Amino acid sequence: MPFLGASELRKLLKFNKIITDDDNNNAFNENRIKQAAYELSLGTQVYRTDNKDRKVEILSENNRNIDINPGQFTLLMTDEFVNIPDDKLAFISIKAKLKLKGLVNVSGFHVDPGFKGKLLFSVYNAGPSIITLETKKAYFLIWFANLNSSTGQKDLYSKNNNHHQGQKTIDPDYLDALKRNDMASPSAILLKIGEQKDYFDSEIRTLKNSLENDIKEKNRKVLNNEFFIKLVIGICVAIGTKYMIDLSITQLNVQKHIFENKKINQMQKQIDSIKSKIIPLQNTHNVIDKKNIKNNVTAKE
Ligand SMILES: Nc1ccn([C@H]2C[C@H](O)[C@@H](COP(=O)(O)OP(=O)(O)OP(=O)(O)O)O2)c(=O)n1
Repeated sequence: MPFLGASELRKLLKFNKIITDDDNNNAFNENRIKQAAYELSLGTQVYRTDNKDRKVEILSENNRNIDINPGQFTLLMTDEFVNIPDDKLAFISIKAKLKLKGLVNVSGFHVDPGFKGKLLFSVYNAGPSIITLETKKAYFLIWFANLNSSTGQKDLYSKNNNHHQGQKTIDPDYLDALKRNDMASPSAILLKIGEQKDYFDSEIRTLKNSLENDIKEKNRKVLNNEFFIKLVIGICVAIGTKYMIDLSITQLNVQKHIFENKKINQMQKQIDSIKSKIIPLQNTHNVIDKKNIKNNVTAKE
């Protein structure tokens, strides 16, 4: 089962409708022959497992690119139809430059004799980075091998016996199994853990800041209260001291008053005693005076 070399391949594809466009015209492009392979390009239909709408996406002139996120599974349909002759078997692959970025070709690697249709590649981004593809760019390779004999009608790939004959759009059947959710992959999980970590770090920072502010506010209030309490104590001490001083002065005044009263009483008593002695003396004096007056009268007479 020898593989076709470049010149045989060129001849085969140029003069037969093996690579065709949507209108069934020969789409062979001389520049797409690479060594013994022919390059096929990405068409307009793709489906990504992390596509929020869960629908096939249509690429166009204005929407040329598709980003395959790490850990995500994607269906990619070729732009070209391939029509495999009865005496050929083809092998397909994605280009090494994509594989080296981590894109794994999950789908099969052969195309049967008699197959007609666009090829549908399922790929998985096992790498750590987003892989971006562009519509109409060559990402796939196909090799043709001669079979020892032509395949008979009953063994040819056909619409009656096979599923993929004539495929030109992504069959919704394939989407159902992929629609569940985002695919989990170590790098995607790592990314999500990182995002969660960033989220929790920022939450912790916010909490820490708010706690620190609370503590500062409480400390400020405690300091204010302390100052207020000290002020009240100071005022109380001052009032108390003044009260004690006033009390002492009042007590002293009372004692002084009592002492003075006592003294006045004593003096009053002394005065009374002197008075009591003066009255008899006055009486005696009066008697003497009366006698003197009488004596004077007598003498005159
Ligand atoms: N990435 C691929 C691989 C294969 N095929 C097409 C070409 C093959 O000739 C055809 C059938 O391949 P398989 O036999 O591997 O697939 P199935 O078993 O699903 O298909 P069927 O039931 O039709 O045999 O699918 C395709 O479109 N895209």
